[in-house]
Amino acid sequence: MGHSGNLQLKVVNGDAGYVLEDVPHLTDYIPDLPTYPNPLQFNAAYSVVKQYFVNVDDSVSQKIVVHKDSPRGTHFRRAGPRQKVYFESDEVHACIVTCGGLCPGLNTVIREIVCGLYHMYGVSKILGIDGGYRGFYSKNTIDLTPKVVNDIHKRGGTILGTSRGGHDTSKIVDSIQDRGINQLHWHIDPVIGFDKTFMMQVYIIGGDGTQKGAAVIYEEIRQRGLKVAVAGIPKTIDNDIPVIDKSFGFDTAVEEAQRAINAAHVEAESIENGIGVVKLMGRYCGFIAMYATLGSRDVDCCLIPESPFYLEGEGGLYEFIEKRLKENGHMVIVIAEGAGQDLLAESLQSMNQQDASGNKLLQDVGLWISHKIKDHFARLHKMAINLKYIDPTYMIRAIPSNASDNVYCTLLAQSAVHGAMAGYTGFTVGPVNGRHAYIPFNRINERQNQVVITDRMWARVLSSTNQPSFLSADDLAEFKREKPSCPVVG
Ligand SMILES: Nc1ncnc2c1ncn2[C@@H]1O[C@H](COP(=O)(O)OP(=O)(O)OP(=O)(O)O)[C@@H](O)[C@H]1O
Ligand SMILES: O=P(O)(O)OC[C@H]1O[C@](O)(CO)[C@@H](O)[C@@H]1O
Ligand SMILES: [Mg+2]
Repeated sequence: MGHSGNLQLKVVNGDAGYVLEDVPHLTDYIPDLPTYPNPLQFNAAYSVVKQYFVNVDDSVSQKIVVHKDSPRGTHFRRAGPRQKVYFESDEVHACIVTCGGLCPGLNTVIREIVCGLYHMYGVSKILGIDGGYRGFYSKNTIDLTPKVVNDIHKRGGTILGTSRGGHDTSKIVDSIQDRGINQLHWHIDPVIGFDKTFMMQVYIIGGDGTQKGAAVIYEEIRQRGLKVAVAGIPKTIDNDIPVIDKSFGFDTAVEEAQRAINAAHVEAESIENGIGVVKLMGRYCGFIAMYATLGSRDVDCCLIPESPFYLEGEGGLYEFIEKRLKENGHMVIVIAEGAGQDLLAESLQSMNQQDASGNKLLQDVGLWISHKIKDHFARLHKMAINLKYIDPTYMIRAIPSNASDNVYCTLLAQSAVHGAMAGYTGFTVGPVNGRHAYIPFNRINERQNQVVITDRMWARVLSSTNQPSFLSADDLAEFKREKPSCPVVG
């Protein structure tokens, strides 16, 4: 097997086209680090587990469907506890930060990092950073113990607070370094006598922007040669993080969206020519809209950013609405917030505003499309419609995670803790084909996950709603050429 020596990419090539896209380790830049036996082996709860420690050579395959002659392809290091750890439980300090938009499950992840560190590894010095990245240098911290976090998974939001913008790498790493130095511990080294050590673990929970921020923090820490492990836990209600199977809070969001869709359906079917319009989150991708549509079966039309649509003329949305109302007397439209933005920009003055993190601020497509539909049918005078618009987006985002997301959050948190304790750094954790893995930041940050409208999942939506695809044969051929097949969802 051969290593490629790039600082950013740690790639190992093996037999039969096996590729391991490995994550950095503290020993890559701090040689001769001492190791300690994993305290888990003395943990009564795990004593019965047959093969508790993960073999160092275990990896998770990114490609699950294989052809008999195809190369083995890309793999990631399998997550889980290692026999040896690189941090002493009573010396290490950990801190946790949450950044970006809210998402169900944030508090569960915080809770399980704290409980995992405390109960599995005996780490008790855990700080919560208040209010996102800028909290590192401008806000207070919260001491986190299992008692403090005991009930927080039952609440929505994040007990630590969050923010957009304010990522100042040097200030953040200065603050990490200062905290470490303030908490310095003296210990007796058998060779050099008294030595001062400073060791930390930083757990960063957030979406694509946050993981990009985590990657530059890791790089700076590495440049400064600090014994600080940086672990990212991917968070995004939109499910736009690539490589991992799905993001936490997504299932909860899809489930909660059913309530809005049900309400829209009840309203629509109770009145002549009733139309219910529901807007769901999804800035650049329509996963919530797509899964909520499939989960509901009451939806007549699902509009997502990845699938362009048009309003007027043959095959357009107005024609479809008229047809569906004539057939069924009512209909439900689900629209992702990022859908049809090109149409909005044409008809409204494009504002081109951004939030503090540089994300484009979107216009309200749900409100816009509701007005357009009402105007169209009012102009036609041939059909009186009754349209109700429901925007449940922030209500969905603010609820606590459901049971299955809680289990998922627990696994994410524990995998992150095992990885950091084992000395891995500069990684994001997440399930790849059902197995948790450590994924290098560059793989998470290189692109955003999107619905691939030439994949089967989107076809299932179209066949469930019986809506038009809004694509010409030429468009379809181009899509098939351009878009790579989505490796995960679908
Ligand atoms: N390219 C980047 N480099 C460094 N920091 C970044 C970068 N992009 C975003 N950040 C920082 O990451 C934090 C969160 O980013 P953002 O507001 O885009 O949310 P997010 O993590 O993408 O989550 P979501 O999209 O789910 O809301 C912000 O503090 C922002 O300053
Ligand atoms: O209004 P905010 O908090 O800036 O965030 C809204 C955005 O955040 C997200 O929920 C992603 O976290 C998007 O779906 C949405 O566009
Ligand atoms: Mg984002």
